[in-house]
Amino acid sequence: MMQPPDGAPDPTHRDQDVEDEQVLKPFELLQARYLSLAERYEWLEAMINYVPDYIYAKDRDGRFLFANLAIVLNNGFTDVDELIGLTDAEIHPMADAYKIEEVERQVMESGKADLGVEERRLKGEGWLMMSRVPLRDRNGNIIGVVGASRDISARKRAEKLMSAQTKLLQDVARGVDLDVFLRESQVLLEELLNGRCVSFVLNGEQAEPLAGDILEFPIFSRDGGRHGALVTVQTDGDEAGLMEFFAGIAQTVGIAIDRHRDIAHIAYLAEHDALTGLPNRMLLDRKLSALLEKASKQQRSLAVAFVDLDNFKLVNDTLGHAAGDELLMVVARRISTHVGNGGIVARIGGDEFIIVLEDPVEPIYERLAAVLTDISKPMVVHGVEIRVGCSIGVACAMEHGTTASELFANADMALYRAKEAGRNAIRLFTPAMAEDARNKLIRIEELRRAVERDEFVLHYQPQKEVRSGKIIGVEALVRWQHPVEGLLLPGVFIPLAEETGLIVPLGEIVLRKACQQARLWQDRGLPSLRMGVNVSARQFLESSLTSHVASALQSADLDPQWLELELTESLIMRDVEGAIERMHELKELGVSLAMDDFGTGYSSLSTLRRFPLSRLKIDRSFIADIPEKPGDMAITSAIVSLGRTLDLEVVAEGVETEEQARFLEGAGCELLQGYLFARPLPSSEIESLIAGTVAKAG
Ligand SMILES: Nc1nc2c(ncn2[C@@H]2O[C@@H]3COP(=O)(O)O[C@H]4[C@@H](O)[C@H](n5cnc6c(=O)[nH]c(N)nc65)O[C@@H]4COP(=O)(O)O[C@H]3[C@H]2O)c(=O)[nH]1
Repeated sequence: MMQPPDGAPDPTHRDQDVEDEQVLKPFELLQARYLSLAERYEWLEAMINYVPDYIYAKDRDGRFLFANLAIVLNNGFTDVDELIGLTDAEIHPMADAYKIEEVERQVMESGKADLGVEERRLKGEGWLMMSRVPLRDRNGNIIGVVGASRDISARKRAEKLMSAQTKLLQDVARGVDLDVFLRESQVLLEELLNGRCVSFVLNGEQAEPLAGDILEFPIFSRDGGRHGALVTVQTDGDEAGLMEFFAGIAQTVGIAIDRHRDIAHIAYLAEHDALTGLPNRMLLDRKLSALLEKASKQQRSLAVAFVDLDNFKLVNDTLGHAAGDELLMVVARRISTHVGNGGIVARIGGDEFIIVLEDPVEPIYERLAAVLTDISKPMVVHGVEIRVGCSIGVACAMEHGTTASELFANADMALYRAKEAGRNAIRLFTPAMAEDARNKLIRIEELRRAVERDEFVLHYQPQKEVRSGKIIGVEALVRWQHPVEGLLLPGVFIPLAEETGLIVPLGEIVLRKACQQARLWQDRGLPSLRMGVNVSARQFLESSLTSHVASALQSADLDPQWLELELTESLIMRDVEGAIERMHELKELGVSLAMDDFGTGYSSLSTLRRFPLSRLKIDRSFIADIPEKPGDMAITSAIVSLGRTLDLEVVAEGVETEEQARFLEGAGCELLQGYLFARPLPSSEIESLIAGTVAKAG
């Protein structure tokens, strides 16, 4: 605490005052309470000598009238008297003195204070904040200047450190490349710290040897791990603020490294398949474009192969998605091992892979055949040993396309053909495939128009009852009255209609026409015939099927007992429970149900029992080779007796010869259908046929 000058009363000593007041006279009291001028000067001098700021007063000629101890010592004097009367020119270099005089002259001339100006120190390192005010006499005349300044070096340094920190954070936010960031940060810090050595030693790197004691500030990752350390040499003046600054910079570098890794990870994810780690379509496109350019310049060969797993869906559906994922990873590994560095393997969808083979030494076909064999080897997934086959379609650069998209489209087309060929096959693209694909597109468009314009007619194939010899039913078979090509059979367009979904509106057309025809024959007085209508898989899955059937019956005003829906065995067996539910819905309308193509699926006696069926139709493939194939005869007899056991009527399809008819009659088959009796016929011919049989019977 500051002490009053020697001999001066202590103004804070209040107890003493009270005592004095009692004994001293008023004048003496006054004298004792207020200091003399000399004492006041001494007091002031003592006060300003205690403050660390620099305080001085000068006359109009710039001579020191007064200066506090801080100034005296800073200018190399020991006593204030040595300074009094001197000008700046006598203690500073000319240029500095001129600058000071200039500012002070301006303050004296303008009478305006010059406050808070930041200036570099004239002596030594650092910064001062200067304020100068005019010095006035009692009458207000300016007789000099009073100056006060404060050392703000610490604050200036803190500001510089802070702005360095801010710049680094901004660089992190801008996503500056990590190497650039580290290099620039090091340069910035060394500049800021007057050349002091600072380095970032990241994990796995060797630190450069530094002379002296080392300070290490760990660089942590977001999750608490350690990326490395900020390393610097220890110096004497290392105050707490600077330590905090280093720790802050180390933290910023940690954020920069985390961010850099995040960006790299995001970039990786954007171009790779998360499950297998293989390149995805995006990366493949990029790499393939570069390879194509190289291949065309250097006249090298390049093949693009589409690989699609057969029955992958079955594994997913039966063993679950986790097993499906495991299978994909095994397949990805197997393909990658084969392709090695001589190509690219990418996963582009569920079970679809693309292989790019660059300049293959071995012929492409052989390499892909090896891939196919390897994929098909057994593998254990979730404890179950399974095998998956695959189909491969290939297109070659230059020969089958010059751009990635051309090659992809052509390889895809070849893949389609490989699948058509019965799976586990490899097909090389041929221009004929493109032609077929184009034709298919045209056909689909024509079919769409045909559905809109209703270019379909129904032919009817009679079913003869063995017992009575009468025609008791017909099967409605659709034909397309093509405007150019004439009458087309269903084999040409039904699969396409199935594939495109057009089978749903087409099926509705058939249902309506068939119901109307059945009703018309009844109205014309023909004996009532059961009308069989085929229902395709796609139609059967549509939830609207039941309402479509109900509506067709209603608008034709046909009793439901005369309508029979023919469902194929393979369609029912795809989802037994769902099929049973749908069959009951239909059954409730009053229609009957027949199982078509029986013997080609795998229904067991126990499942058959649960289906609300009225009839089984033996597939014509079993009839075709009677009597040449005794096995087929045995199967046919077995189906007939199965029907009897289950109380189902059995219809044999595709009966072409008398011999077949006799065998079926002998086996106990109730109904026969086939070219032997009639081909599918237009409605008018059916009418004459029935009229003929009725007349014959009469
Ligand atoms: N070789 C030989 N063939 C015979 C004999 N008797 C009949 N056929 C043929 O066998 C097919 C019987 O129909 P499907 O098995 O239901 O097989 C049908 C059916 O699956 C489908 N189809 C026909 N019309 C429709 C329809 O309206 N809707 C749906 N979804 N499919 C239909 O098209 C398939 C083929 O129909 P079509 O070409 O009319 O061929 C008919 C018929 O002409 C014979 O003695 N020998």
